[in-house]
Amino acid sequence: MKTSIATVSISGSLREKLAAISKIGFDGIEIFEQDFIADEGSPREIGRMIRDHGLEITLFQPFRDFEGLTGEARRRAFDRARCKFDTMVELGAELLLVCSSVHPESLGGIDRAAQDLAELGDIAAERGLRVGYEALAWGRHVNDHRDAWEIVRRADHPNVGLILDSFHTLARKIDPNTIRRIPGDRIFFVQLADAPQIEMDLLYWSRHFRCMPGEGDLPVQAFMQAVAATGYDGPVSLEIFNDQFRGGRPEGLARDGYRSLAALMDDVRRAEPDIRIKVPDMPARVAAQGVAFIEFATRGEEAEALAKLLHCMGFRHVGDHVSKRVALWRQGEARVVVNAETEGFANSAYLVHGTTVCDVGLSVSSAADTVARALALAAEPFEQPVGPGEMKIPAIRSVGGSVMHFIDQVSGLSDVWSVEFRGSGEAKPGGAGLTRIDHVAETMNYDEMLSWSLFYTSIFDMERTPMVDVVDPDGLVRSQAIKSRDGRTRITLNGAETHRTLAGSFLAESFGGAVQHVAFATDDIFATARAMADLGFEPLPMTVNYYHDLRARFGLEPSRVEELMAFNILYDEDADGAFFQFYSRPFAEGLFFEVVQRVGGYDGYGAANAPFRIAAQKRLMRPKGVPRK
Ligand SMILES: O=C(O)c1ccc(O)c(O)c1
Ligand SMILES: [Mg+2]
Repeated sequence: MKTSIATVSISGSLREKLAAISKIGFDGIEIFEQDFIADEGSPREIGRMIRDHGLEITLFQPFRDFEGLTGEARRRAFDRARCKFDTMVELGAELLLVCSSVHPESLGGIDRAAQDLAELGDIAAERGLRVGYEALAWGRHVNDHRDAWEIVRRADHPNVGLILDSFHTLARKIDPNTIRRIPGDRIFFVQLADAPQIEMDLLYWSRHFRCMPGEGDLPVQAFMQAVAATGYDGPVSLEIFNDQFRGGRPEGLARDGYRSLAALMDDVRRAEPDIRIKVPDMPARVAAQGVAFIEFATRGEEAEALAKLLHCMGFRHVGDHVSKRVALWRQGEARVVVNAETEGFANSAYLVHGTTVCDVGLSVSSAADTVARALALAAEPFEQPVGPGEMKIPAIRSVGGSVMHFIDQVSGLSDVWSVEFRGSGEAKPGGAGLTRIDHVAETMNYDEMLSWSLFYTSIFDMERTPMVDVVDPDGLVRSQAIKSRDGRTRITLNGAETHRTLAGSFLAESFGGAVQHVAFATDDIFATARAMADLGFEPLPMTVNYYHDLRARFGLEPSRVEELMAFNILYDEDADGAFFQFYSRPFAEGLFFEVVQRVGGYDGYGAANAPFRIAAQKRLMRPKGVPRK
C-alpha cells in the first residue's frame, strides 16, 4: 500500500509539513500548488527536498478550468498546462490532477471534454507525464465520477485516467458501488476525505469541513471497498481541507491522518479480502470490557481530601502497593488507585497538572493485541521501569499525556491487584452500593475532540454517539460519548472553546486535557445516596427551581420530586428508560465524581441537566487567584 497525503491537509510551512509527514511514515505527498508557490526553493530544489524526506510526489494539483473551452480561452488553457508540465518535470512529479471546470464559458459535452483530455494526454506523454481527471461535486458540467469516467473512457488515452475523491462522490450521495464497474487500471489516483453530515453548500462544506476518514459521517469505507474491488493498487491519499486543521499542530495532524488511513485500510482488507492493495496486518479492533481502574496522582492536603471523599462515597482502602506509596480503594468492581509517589510518571503528572487522573485502566480481551494495534496506528508507547514485585502491564499514552493501561485475563494481568498490593484487595461489605465505573469524562480543547474520538474508535471496538451541546453559563461545551457496543465501556469527551466555562477553566488550571470526572454506577441511587449521607458525603446542591421544572417536564409525582430533591438527585428520561444522577462537590482543580443509575435502555448522560449541574459547581469553585495549598 502506498500511503499519501495532500500538503493542504497539514498546517505549517511546506518544510514543516514535510517533516511531519515523513516522520510519521507516509510514502508520498500530493503537492498542492499553493504550498509549492509559497516556498522560496526552485522546483528542482523543492523536488529534491521532498525526496530527501523519503517522500515521493504522488500528485501535483490542482489544474483548474481546463476542459470545454473554445478559441483563445482553449489555447490559453493548453499553454497553462504546458507551463505546469514543465514545472512538474523539474519537481519530479509525474501525475497532474485536472479537476472538472467551473469556468463560466466552459461548454458541456462528454466528447468535447474527452477530446480536450486526449490532446492533453499527448502533450503529457511527450514529457513522460500523466493526467488524472476528477469530478468536483460543484463542477459546472461534470460533477459525478460516472461522467468523469465516461469522459476518460472516451478520451481513450493511456496517459489519461480517472481520479476519484470520496468527498465528491459521497457528498452528492452517489452510490459508491458504481465505482466497482470501472477498470482498476484506469483509476490513476484515489483521494480520501470524510466530513460531518451537515446540510450546506457543497463547495463550502468541502473547503472547510472535511476531516480524516472515520472522523466524520460519510461512508468512506464503502467507497474505499468499491475502489479496492476494481483491482486499483495505486496511492491512497488523504485530501483534507479543514479550517480547524489549518491552525493545528503539523505532527498531530500527520499522526491522525496516518492513523485514520491505516485503520480504514485495515477495515477494507477485512471486508474485501481479495483486494490487490497490500495492507499491513494488525490485530482487529479490540473489545473494551470496562474501565478497570482510575489512578490519581496526588499528595498533601489534596490527597487527604480525596481519601476522605472516597471514604464518604463508600469506598474502602483495601490494599497498599508492595513497594510504592500507592493505595488501592475499592467498591464493587470500581477500583480507584491513589498514587502519592514522588518519582516516576505519577509524580511528573502531579507536577504538571496538580491532583490529576494520571492513568486509566481498561479491561480488554487481549492487552497484547490492544497495544500491537495501537502502535500500528501510531499511538505513543508508554513504558516505565518495572519495580520489585511489579507486573509488566502494557500501556500507551492517552489524552493530555496521561497513560492508559490494559488489563486482560488471558495473560493473567487481572491478577495485578493480588500480586502488586498487600491487603485483601477484596471489596468489603458495607459500602454505598457502587458497582462499577459507568463512565470517565475527559475534558479537552474543542479542537482536540476529533483526534481523541479517532483514537478510541480506531483502536477499540467502540462507536461514537452524536455530539451534544452543553450550555455552560460562560460558553458552550461540546460533548461526545464513545462507547463499546455493550455499553460497558463509556468515555465522554468534552471540548471547551473558552477558558471561562467550567471545562475550560479546568483545562487552564490543570494545564491541558485530562479526566475531569468519573461516574460510578449504582443499582439503587436512593439507597446509595442515603448510605453516602450517613458516611458524611456532601452532594452538589441543586436548586429548588430545578425540581419545580422536573415536575413540570416529566409530570413526576410530587412525592417523587421531594425524594429526588432531598438527595440532590437529578433526573432525565427518554423513550428507552430513565436516568438518575448526583454529583460530588468539586475538589482539587475542578475534578468531581458522579453517581448514576440507568433504568431500562437509557443510554445517555443526562445532557439536559448539565447546565444546572455546571451552574451549581461554579457557585462552589475556589475563587480565581487563590493559590493551591
Ligand atoms: O476545492 C477545490 O477546488 C478542490 C481542488 C482539488 C481537489 O482535488 C478537490 O477535491 C477540491
Ligand atoms: Mg480531490
